[in-house]
Amino acid sequence: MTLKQRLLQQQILIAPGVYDAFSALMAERAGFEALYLSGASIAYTRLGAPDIGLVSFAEVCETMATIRERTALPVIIDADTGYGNALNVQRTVRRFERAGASAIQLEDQTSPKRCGHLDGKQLIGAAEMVGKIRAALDARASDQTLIVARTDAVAVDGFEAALDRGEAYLEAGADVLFIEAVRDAAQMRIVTERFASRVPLLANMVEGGKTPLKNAQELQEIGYRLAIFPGGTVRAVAHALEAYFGELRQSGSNKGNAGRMLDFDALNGVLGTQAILEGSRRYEG
Ligand SMILES: C[C@](O)(C(=O)O)[C@H](CC(=O)O)C(=O)O
Repeated sequence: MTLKQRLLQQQILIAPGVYDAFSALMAERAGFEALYLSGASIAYTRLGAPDIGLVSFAEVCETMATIRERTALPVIIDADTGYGNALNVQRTVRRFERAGASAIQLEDQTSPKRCGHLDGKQLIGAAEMVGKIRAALDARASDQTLIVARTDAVAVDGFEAALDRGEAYLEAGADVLFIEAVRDAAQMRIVTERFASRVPLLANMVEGGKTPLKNAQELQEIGYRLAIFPGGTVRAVAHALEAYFGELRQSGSNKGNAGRMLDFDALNGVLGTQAILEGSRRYEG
């Protein structure tokens, strides 16, 4: 089933944030049906930097291709601003689609963008963003590849302006709508009442961010069709590493870390080592 078909179903789709092939494998193993390749999480893990527009098009594209080597799950990819104007957007869409993206998310911030839950964001004009969405739609090779339109207007121009932008982006042909950083349950309900009958809506669950956290069931009842948990993975990894490094540093051994680790065989199980090695025997001389 394609992501497009899956989003037609009533049951909400949960896409955890991933940032490399390993996190993608772990999410697949946990039973998720789709993945969200988070720009923020690539910045956190690859650059050790915040989500402030430092990650380049090529780094994201390469990450997508690497994930695609290891999983067939649908991937929603965070393309930030599309890395430039409408022409850049077209190149981004073509390359990300070829690298294996099932959905490509574009937002209406100026460049360099910043995390939707940080203060001090700025927007491009709605008309320019409409042009970018149209450029994205024209550039994709398949209409099964979805274009997710995100507006960051709530924090900049207010909630009404965000709804107006949502309307314009929907009219431009966006396949999924993402009103970023809505502030409370009432705003969430207004968004879904206005748009849910016309387009799948994405909810963004950022732990400690501007939007109240809800579980998948609650989001489905409100009317969302897709829920991403983009940064939670790295926050969990950071927590695990803190404990792991703390113990190793303190005791000079991993004895005390045993309960926090997969053992050698379990990790090879995640990686599929045995099957890979067996497969390679076919080519032995
Ligand atoms: C969705 C997001 O764009 C991302 O890069 O994953 C971020 C998430 C985050 O910073 O945790 C966002 O701007 O909401």
